[in-house]
Amino acid sequence: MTDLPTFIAGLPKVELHVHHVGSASPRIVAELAARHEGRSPVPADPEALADYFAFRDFAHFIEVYLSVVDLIRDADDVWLLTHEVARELARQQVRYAELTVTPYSHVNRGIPAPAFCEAIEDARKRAEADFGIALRWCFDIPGEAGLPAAEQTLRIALDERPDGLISFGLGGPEIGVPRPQFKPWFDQARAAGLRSVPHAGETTGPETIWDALRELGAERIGHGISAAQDPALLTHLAERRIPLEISPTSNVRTRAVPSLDAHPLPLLVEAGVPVSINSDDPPMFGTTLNDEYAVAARLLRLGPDGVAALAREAVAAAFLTPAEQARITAEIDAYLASAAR
Ligand SMILES: O=c1[nH]cnc2c1ncn2[C@@H]1O[C@H](CO)[C@@H](O)[C@H]1O
Repeated sequence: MTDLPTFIAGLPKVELHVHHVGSASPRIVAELAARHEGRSPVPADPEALADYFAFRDFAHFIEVYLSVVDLIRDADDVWLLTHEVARELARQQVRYAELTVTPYSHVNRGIPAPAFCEAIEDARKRAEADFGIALRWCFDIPGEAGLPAAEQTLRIALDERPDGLISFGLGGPEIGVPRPQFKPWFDQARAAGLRSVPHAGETTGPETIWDALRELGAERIGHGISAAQDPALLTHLAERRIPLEISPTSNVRTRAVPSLDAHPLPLLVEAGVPVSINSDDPPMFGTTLNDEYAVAARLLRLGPDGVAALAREAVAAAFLTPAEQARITAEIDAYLASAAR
């Protein structure tokens, strides 16, 4: 048996909670910064960028995140970012990823919705051909922009309806952004066949998760780590098989939890709550999906069998058809068997 990091690197995976702009690598950020001559506070130098991606608190993280969004000025930038994100996911043996994009933020910066959707769709199809990876879109509402953003995000989702669009989310800060107000837009999105995957319980308590479940019809929860504070919620999530999309390093770097050793992942797993392991905004948090699997293996004391089980659990939580799930799960099983020889 190879060492665990090598095993993880070759393990077929899916990723369910990873942000489009949040996945811009230092090379892509530098390329985008160079394209739009230095009016941006985002450093082009990778060293300086690593220091720039250090966050005082969650609000500061969102501020930095939006400064990178500002670098994306036209459809060519959107295409470049999307295709490069797919390349990096495929390098980590990701077969399928549900990428969270925020059309409102880009349309608000002058990229017309049809051009934005055409760019992500063309990059998605090219990535499937170039790298063999299947991408799907979650369109999320940037919560800090409130109900106008909800309206425009839904409009773009329903008017443009790109082929890869499968889900509807809610990101940004939770503090001061109560979930129930977004119910009308989630009702319409779900009525149109989009799956509901809001962030909740990342920087606020279990009641935000209850709201996401009861008011927004959440089928999965982005982060949801504060469920650990509410035994009734843990039981509910476990019994209803409602998965949490866990991104351990993200929670430490945004100061949602004080350290990896304090992360509630072991408690959530112990309570029988389904989880997927994700990277959220990997370059911003100095991590990769493979690194996050290694973190989860350490916190959960897993070997190859346990890590393969985590990968299967993410496949089970993915909005794939049963046949597609079976295909990826069979790949995971075959890989585990070959690694054991
Ligand atoms: O970990 C996260 N939590 C919440 N929002 C996030 C996270 N990572 C990226 N975003 C993104 O922050 C923007 C806010 O306008 C949204 O685009 C949201 O998708």
